[in-house]
Amino acid sequence: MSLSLLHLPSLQKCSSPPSPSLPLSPCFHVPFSERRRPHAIWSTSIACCLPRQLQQSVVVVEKNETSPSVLLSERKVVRFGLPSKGRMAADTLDLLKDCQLLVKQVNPRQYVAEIPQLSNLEVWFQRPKDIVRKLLAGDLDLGIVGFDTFSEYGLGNEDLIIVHNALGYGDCRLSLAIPNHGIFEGINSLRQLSKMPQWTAAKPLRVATGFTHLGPKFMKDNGYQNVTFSTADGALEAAPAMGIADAILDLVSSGTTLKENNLKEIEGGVLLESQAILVARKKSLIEQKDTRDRTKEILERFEAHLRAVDQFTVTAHIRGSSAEEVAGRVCGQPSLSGLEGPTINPVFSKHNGKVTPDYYAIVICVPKKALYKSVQQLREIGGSGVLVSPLTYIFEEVTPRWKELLSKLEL
Ligand SMILES: Nc1ncnc2c1ncn2[C@@H]1O[C@H](COP(=O)(O)OP(=O)(O)OP(=O)(O)O)[C@@H](O)[C@H]1O
Ligand SMILES: O=P(O)(O)OC[C@H]1O[C@H](OP(=O)(O)OP(=O)(O)O)[C@H](O)[C@@H]1O
Ligand SMILES: [Mg+2]
Repeated sequence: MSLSLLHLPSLQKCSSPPSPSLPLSPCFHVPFSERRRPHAIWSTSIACCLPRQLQQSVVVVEKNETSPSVLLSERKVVRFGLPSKGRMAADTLDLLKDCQLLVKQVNPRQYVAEIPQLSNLEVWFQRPKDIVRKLLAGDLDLGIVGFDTFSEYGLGNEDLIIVHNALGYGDCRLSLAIPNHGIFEGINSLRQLSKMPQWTAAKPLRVATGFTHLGPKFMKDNGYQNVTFSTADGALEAAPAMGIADAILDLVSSGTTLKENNLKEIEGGVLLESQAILVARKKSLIEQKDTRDRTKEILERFEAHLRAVDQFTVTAHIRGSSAEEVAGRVCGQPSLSGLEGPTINPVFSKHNGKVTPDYYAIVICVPKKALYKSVQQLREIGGSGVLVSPLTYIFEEVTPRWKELLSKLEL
C-alpha cells in the first residue's frame, strides 16, 4: 500500500450533487453523470469521513490499485487561475458570466471553484502575480492576468503563451513619472531626464517601482547609467514627496493619482500598455487534450462575445418590389452594410384575398457608435418599425486567435 497526495477539489459538488432530474439549461449542459470527474466520484466517499475544513485541501490518503491518478504531478484536471482580489477580480468574473461561464464559488474565502459549463476544469483564485508564477511552475494551465503582470513575472519565458491579448478591461499603462515642480519643472521627456546634470555615479536617479524586472531593463535600454531602484508594494506616488525617490515607474490609468501627488508623465516614458489577457502554459496545451479543448471553448466564447459587445442587431421593415431592389437601397447606405451584407426576408400581407410581400424585413449588425446614423439612413430609404437589440455573440466560422495559436504551437 502506498501513500500519495490527493487533491480533493470537488467535494462541495460531490457532497451535494445537482439532481440529474433537474432541467438542464439549453446548449451547454452535459448530463451530470458525464461531467463528474472519476476522481471526484471516488473522493466523495472519503469526504464523508473527513472534517469539513479538510474537505477542500490536500490530504494524505492511502492509495490502492483502483485509485485514480491524482498525484499532483500527474493531475488530469485542467486548472484555470483567476485573480482572487483587486482590480481584475470582479471584471474577470463579469466577463466569464457574460460568456455564460458562471464561476460557482461556495463562499468568497474558498479559493477553488468550478465553472459548471466546463467539465474537468478547476478554477483557482490567486493573486495575479502568483497566477503567472504558478503557470510557470506547471501548477496552473490557464490564467487571466494583466499584460503588465504577465510581462513582469513571466520574464519573457517561452513556456507561456498569450491566447487572447485584449479582453477589454484592466486598461492601464506602465509609465515613468516625475514631480511636476522644482528641478523637474522644464523636464518633459525621458531624454531630458537622462541629461540632467544632477545624476552621477555617486548620486544616481532614484526610481521607485514594483516592476523590478521590467524597470531596470527599460532604463538600461534607454541609455540610463546613473540610476538605482527601490521597491514598495503600493502607494508609490508618495515616494518623491517623501524624499525616498526622484521618479516612480508605476501603472497609470486615469492619471488622477499622479496629478493628486504632483507628478507628471514624460514623453518616451511609457514602458507598456496593458489590459487583461488570457494566458496558457504551452506544455499543457501541447500535452493535454482537455487543456486544449477547454482553452478553445473559453477563447471562442471570449472572441464571439467581445466581437458582439460593440454591436447592435437592427431590424426594420422597408417597402419594396423585391428583395433585390430593397437590398440595392440598403447597400447604397454606408452604415447599413452589416457584417456580411444585410439579411432580407419578405413580409407577407393579405390584400383583397391575395397574399403578397409589400414589405421586406432587414436584419443588420450595426456598431453601437454608429446606431443613430444607421437609423437615420434606414429612414431615408423608407425604413419603419426599427427594432434595436443587444448582441451577445458573433461566432465566426473559425476563431482567428485559435488558428493562430495552433500554428504557433505547430499543432
Ligand atoms: N489604475 C488601474 N486601472 C486599471 N487597471 C489597473 C490599474 N491598476 C492596476 N490595474 C490592472 O489590474 C491588475 C491588478 O492590479 P491590483 O491593484 O489589483 O493588484 P496589484 O496592486 O498589482 O497587486 P497586489 O494587490 O497583489 O499588490 C494590474 O496588474 C493591472 O493589470
Ligand atoms: O491613474 P489612476 O486611475 O489614478 O490609477 C493609478 C493607480 O492605480 C494603481 O494603484 P491601486 O489603486 O491598484 O493601488 P495599489 O497602489 O495598492 O496597487 C496604480 O498603482 C496607481 O497607483
Ligand atoms: Mg494596484
